[in-house]
Amino acid sequence: MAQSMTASVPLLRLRDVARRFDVAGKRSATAAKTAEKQVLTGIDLDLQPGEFVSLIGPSGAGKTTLLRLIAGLDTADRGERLYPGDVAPSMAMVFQEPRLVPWLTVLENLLLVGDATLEDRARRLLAEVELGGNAQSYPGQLSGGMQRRVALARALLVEPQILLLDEPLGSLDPALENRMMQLLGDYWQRHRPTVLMVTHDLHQAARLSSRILGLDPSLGRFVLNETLDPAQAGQRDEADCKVIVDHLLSLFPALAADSPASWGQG
Ligand SMILES: Nc1ncnc2c1ncn2[C@@H]1O[C@H](COP(=O)(O)OP(=O)(O)OP(=O)(O)O)[C@@H](O)[C@H]1O
Repeated sequence: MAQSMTASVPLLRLRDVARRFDVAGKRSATAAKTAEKQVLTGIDLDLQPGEFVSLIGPSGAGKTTLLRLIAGLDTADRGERLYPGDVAPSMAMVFQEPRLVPWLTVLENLLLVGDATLEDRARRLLAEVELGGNAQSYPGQLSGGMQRRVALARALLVEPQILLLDEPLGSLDPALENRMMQLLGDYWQRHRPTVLMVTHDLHQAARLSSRILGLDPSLGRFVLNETLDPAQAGQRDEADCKVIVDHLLSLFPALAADSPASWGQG
């Protein structure tokens, strides 16, 4: 399954990154007690230029937390975030919800992150996400799936070196999910941005990725790091995807249920 990859300088390196949150505990009559939940315990990650990495793990495993730490939207309690190339890479994040400005048109929502000189490119990207005819629509006139595609185009507009995607294909109907996978896969093969995509869906990960990372909720770190042939990423047919999904399930059967049960060996 694993393929050799050319070694290059990672865009981003995490070493022993940990994050815990306060959670409200039971309140007594005299004092409020708080407990802590350790979410990430020791994350090591090298993100190489041009990779498409899928991050899988059950709900609550800490996938969004990790994306937010990478994006600089949150701060780790421990560990290091390093830029081995000495320059912080540019990043854009697509959140689970589209976060569009309702009183701006689709085109204006894109140009929020750039300026008018990017209008031609913004229109091209809208065409790439099959929204060429919706530049002047308002977000409220679009379906949820269309709004997500606007959010994706907006993130792509600034040509980030690292694209962080939080469940970009979640809750879409199967036909649209398939079209979006095709679109994302084609875009990645053409432009080769570095992508880190959170997904619950093993099939999406298998079809799109050049590497799959699995985050174990009980250990708070990766227990799966599978490198796949990058030439096939985004283009894999159903048969190849099934081989990969079966392989992942043979390593961690609990993945099938998306259950919070421990998948690792502890
Ligand atoms: N700001 C916060 N304050 C308190 N707890 C938090 C905070 N952010 C996340 N958590 C907790 O950390 C854990 C991991 O959350 P996170 O959203 O990263 O998981 P996830 O793997 O992305 O889940 P999902 O797949 O459901 O989106 C959860 O138990 C969540 O409740």
